[in-house]
Amino acid sequence: MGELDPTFIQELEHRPKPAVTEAQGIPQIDLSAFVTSSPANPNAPEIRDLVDQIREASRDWGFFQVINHGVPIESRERVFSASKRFFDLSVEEKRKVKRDEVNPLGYYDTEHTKNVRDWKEVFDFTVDPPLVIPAYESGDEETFLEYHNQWPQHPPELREACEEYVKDLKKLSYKLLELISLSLNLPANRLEPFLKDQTTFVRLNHYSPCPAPDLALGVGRHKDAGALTILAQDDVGGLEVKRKTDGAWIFVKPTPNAFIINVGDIIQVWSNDAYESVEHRVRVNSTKERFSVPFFVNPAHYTVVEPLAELTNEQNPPKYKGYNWGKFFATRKYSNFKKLEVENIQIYHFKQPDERKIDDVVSRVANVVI
Ligand SMILES: O=C(O)CCC(=O)C(=O)O
Ligand SMILES: [Fe+2]
Repeated sequence: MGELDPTFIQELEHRPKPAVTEAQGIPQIDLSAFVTSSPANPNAPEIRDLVDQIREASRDWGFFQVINHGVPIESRERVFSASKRFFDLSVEEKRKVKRDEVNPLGYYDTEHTKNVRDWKEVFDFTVDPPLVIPAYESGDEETFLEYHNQWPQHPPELREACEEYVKDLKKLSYKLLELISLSLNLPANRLEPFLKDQTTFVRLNHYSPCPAPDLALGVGRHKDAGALTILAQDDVGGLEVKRKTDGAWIFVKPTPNAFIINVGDIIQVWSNDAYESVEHRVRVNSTKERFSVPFFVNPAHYTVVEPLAELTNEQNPPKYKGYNWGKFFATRKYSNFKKLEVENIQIYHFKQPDERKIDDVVSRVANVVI
């Protein structure tokens, strides 16, 4: 692609500015105190300190990086090298495992965020196959479809590398949810039951060099729709986070072997807006390809997502009506697949009428991807 296909071109106001703002950056949190002492004593001073850091980062940024997280470096490197070998294959070969309008799992290079095409190709797989979600727009509440991972023949090591990685990342996701529960003054295991029959999935992202990085984005601005995202990125960099204080796009400088964590829409709803799912996007560049691997932590399809009863009261009534995660997920999966004329489904649509009025001005413009 020498000339940029017009489907990739962002509106003027969303194009990345040539200057990158690194600023102070998102907080970095050392998890060693929590990783080594399991189950952790929430009253131990080092755990209280860690929980305070998680609370501040989730509240002020919606994003943080973790180091000393317990995931072996080899596990992550195996996934990155198998991912590179997969994306190096010809498009014909990759399309042998392509996703389509029905099965959301597999390879594709046509994702749209906010109706503009992303400069990327991806491979999605679920962590607990089969993935069970309602049939899209069947109009029938009872119809569910089961999707299986589509593993490619080449490279042969991709499947095992990914399955081993999932085991490590699941452990990390449980630890992070414990810390987030404690940070909301809830018992450590409060969120764990939501991970029974989880619809968590992993995405291998590949951003190839782009001839016009000032016009396109690897992923357009969006919020993550699930509970939590645990992202591994290589050393090229490209992720930018919208700083809550002033709306500036802040470049997330790659830290070797760290994971970038962000609170998704579901935690925003569970916490009744104490924490906010923050917009982010990915810039591309004209010389280097980039790889990243987000692990999207999602609950079971039958989960009704609503503010947790312990976090609401008369003074702080629930800001959202409950919504069914499976239907939300299926709708979003379908609408990201191709350009649609309608607005994507968002948690905004489930805000209580009064809250919705207040938020009208601020959040109408936000978009969410899964
Ligand atoms: O590649 C990245 O750094 C982030 C990707 C992302 O935000 C997403 O896939 O939701
Ligand atoms: Fe994202």
